[in-house]
Amino acid sequence: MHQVERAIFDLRRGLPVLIIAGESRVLVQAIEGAAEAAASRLGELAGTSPALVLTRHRLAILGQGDAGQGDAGQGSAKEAARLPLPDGLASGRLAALAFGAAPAATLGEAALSECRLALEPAESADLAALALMRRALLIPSALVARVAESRRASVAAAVTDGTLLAVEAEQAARCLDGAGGMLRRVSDARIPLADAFECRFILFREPDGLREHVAVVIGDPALDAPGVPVPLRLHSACLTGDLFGSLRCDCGEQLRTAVAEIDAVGGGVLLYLAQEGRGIGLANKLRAYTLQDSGLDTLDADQILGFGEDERRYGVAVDMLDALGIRRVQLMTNNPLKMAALAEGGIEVVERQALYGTLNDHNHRYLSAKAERAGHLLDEVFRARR
Ligand SMILES: Nc1nc2c(ncn2[C@@H]2O[C@H](COP(=O)(O)OP(=O)(O)OP(=O)(O)O)[C@@H](O)[C@H]2O)c(=O)[nH]1
Ligand SMILES: [Zn+2]
Repeated sequence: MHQVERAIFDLRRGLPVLIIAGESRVLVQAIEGAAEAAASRLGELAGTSPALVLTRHRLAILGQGDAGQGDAGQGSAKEAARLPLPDGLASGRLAALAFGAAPAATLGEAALSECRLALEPAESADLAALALMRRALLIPSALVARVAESRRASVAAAVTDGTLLAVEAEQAARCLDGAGGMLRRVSDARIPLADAFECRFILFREPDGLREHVAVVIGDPALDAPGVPVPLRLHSACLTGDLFGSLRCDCGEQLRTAVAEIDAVGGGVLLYLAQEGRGIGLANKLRAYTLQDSGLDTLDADQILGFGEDERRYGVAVDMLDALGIRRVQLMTNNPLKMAALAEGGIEVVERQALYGTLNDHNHRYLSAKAERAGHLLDEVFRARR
């Protein structure tokens, strides 16, 4: 599996990697930051014309609901499609296609409709490439080029001499699944907090070494007492809100309120999860904020970038609870997906407790979109404002 982690680092540095899917060999590179000549260089290396792989979320933005279904009718085609690139497409236009806010205005409706006609079903290497981009917290789109027969030997030589990394598509595609039960407890320390004096921070590391999550044990909860539900907050990281008190969201306030309330009831646990920006990463969240400044809501902005409504997965949270011996919880959240994810992981959610921040002019639209479009239980917040 360690080839996959190495590939993620190479992709983040803007280098190509080779994906092996059965007999097929595909060179892949991140679209994000791709220099002017990146696509043609990749094509030269592979000996074939490059293509762009796009997620179904992005395809919908390009006006393609049924992406690349073609004659293949594969399940994969629904998730993503491959767009063969016209020769000499400048990088600005590549970016416009992959994650631009107004592709029709930038490229022209005629060019866009040609693109739609050219779409092909995504193959397993393409889907693997998208999984790698997501895990790497890059824009979920990839430049890809199938390696021609005539280039197989030179590409294989680059793999052998270590200048090019090769990964199996099947392994790469699984990089988002996590590795259940493999989370490592690494270190811990006592940290008195302003809102809760008795706290212990326990750091967990994912087996691929890419993400770390912290369990904050507050007070002295009876973690493994059978039947007693533990007060629990699952908190997704938000650098801007948690650390700087950004007014664009309510995260910082929720974080501090959760710590204080858990302490007030005698103790419990807060899991601080490395899921910045609902799992899309800080770089993409900042991009999404800029898109929101031009009028989009939080969900539409993520979709422009090629992401779904919520990219978070909660397997690591379940693993941390298992490691702490917690089976029944009283969950502080307004998000039904968190409750469902815990239940699916075998954790009994005995009760839900709402957790609100303050509504202001900057976070109003964000919170309404969560309530109206993502099913968050925020009625009280808006009722209080009326
Ligand atoms: N993509 C994106 N992420 C955002 C935006 N605003 C806040 N976030 C992220 O959304 C997540 C919010 O986390 P939480 O407060 O734990 O989760 P929640 O889904 O709001 O659910 P509860 O707070 O438990 O009700 C954090 O990862 C933030 O970084 C935004 O506009 N776009
Ligand atoms: Zn936030």
